[in-house]
Amino acid sequence: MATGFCSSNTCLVLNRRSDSIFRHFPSSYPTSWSTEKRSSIRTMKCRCQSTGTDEPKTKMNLFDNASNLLTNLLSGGRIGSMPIAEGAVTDLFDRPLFFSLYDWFLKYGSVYKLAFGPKAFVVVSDPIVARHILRENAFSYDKAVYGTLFEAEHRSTFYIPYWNIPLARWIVPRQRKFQSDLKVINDCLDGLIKNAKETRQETDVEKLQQRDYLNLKDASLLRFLVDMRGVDVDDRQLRDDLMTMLIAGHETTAAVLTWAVFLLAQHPVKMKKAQSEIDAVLGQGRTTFESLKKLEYLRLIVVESLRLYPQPPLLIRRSLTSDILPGGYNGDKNGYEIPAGTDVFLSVYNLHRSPYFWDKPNEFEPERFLVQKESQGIEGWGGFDPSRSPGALYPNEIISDFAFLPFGGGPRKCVGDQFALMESTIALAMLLQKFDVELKGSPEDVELVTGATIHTKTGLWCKLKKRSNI
Ligand code: HEM
Repeated sequence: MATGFCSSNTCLVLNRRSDSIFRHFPSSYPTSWSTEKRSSIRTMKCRCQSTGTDEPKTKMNLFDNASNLLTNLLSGGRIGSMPIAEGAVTDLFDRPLFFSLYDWFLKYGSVYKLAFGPKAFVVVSDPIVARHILRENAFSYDKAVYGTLFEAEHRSTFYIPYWNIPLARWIVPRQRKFQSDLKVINDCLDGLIKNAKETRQETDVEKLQQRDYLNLKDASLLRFLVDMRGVDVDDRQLRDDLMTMLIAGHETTAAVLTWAVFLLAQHPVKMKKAQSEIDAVLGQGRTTFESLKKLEYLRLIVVESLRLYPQPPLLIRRSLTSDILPGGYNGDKNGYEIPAGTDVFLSVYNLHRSPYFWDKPNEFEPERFLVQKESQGIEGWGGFDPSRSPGALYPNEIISDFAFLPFGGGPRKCVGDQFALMESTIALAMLLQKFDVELKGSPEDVELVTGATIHTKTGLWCKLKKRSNI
């Protein structure tokens, strides 16, 4: 699950963007990079999902100026000496926030302050800084609650904090909608909890673990929690657990499968390669844990999809104490001081597409994970080394030293990562065993992404065709 902004309600326009960023840091390429690589980076045109122009269009109006003044007064002014991306709030409305964050990452570097609207944020796009926040100094940072994220996005980019005004939740339409959406979810979960409690069979964990869930009528995680916790179980606690699992397990896995199919539809050769692997390992049979181990290419497709389209693209933290963030790859060697209460956006999307840590960062190359990579002269980064996590079925943040973070890292890392990865691989194997996926129209038609759904200007974007061997 994800405590970050998910890609819901986002606009995806596959355009070529300019390489202006690379002109900003030409001297910062690692010395070990070959001249060829340096020049390929300089001339590279990213295919990130950006409507990017070289410079953000910044037409600040009176509200923006007042708002930025407020930002500085409230918190931003106290946030260290890092580069600042500032501008008009309206710049953020045209497209999803994390696309703009990518452009500013390329322009301002791995750690910068975002000063739009009434609140300032620190945006981090670097594995060394991510490792500091998520693992090395994890207990100095608090984690935002998933359910509030859309609201958080809105609140971070609105001129005044009107939601603090008494009665606003009843009067303002979007706040009313937020409350009513929450009620629908809560009512549904309360019904499930009531039912599970009425049919409770209290027992201890050991007996529960030995239970034959295949023959249980109502086998669910809720059933397990209620039976284990007994009469005193608190409804609210159960509801929170369920809400976490609901969002954690459903939206994220659906998204990675959607993106995997989207990418395969655009790369028929790679799809055929995956199908050959499935045919050789499974034939027309079902996947087992043993066969999953042999479906290497398919597993890499899943992780490469997560690299290009991490769900969530942002992790959010708030510093509980003052701290010094490392400068990261191209930042200040002395780091950046931040006060307690600073909100940090850790952009997984930027990390995963960083031209400093990945070759051809915007290309779909599942094979990339098979290649060990030295640190390339980047001080403080350990490179990509599978031997750091022996036996791992999938690449992770340890192998990549925090350059690959689809499940976060440190003590608050996703608890469902292995389950989600295996589930996604099996689902993809079952689909490709029987069907080819084909893109309808061109990728440029893809316009809007809503969670796991991809809409296009032309309607349906992808079709399934029964394979000839079926
Ligand atoms: C592809 C699927 C998934 C992705 C990409 C994903 C991603 C993430 C990420 C990035 C975090 C850390 C958020 C942060 O540090 O702020 C997280 C946390 C979490 N995930 Fe997942 N997740 C997935 C599937 C699942 C599944 C299937 C479950 C449960 C069955 C799950 C349960 C959780 C829970 C409970 C947390 C919170 C951990 C904590 O705060 O201590 N996730 N997930």
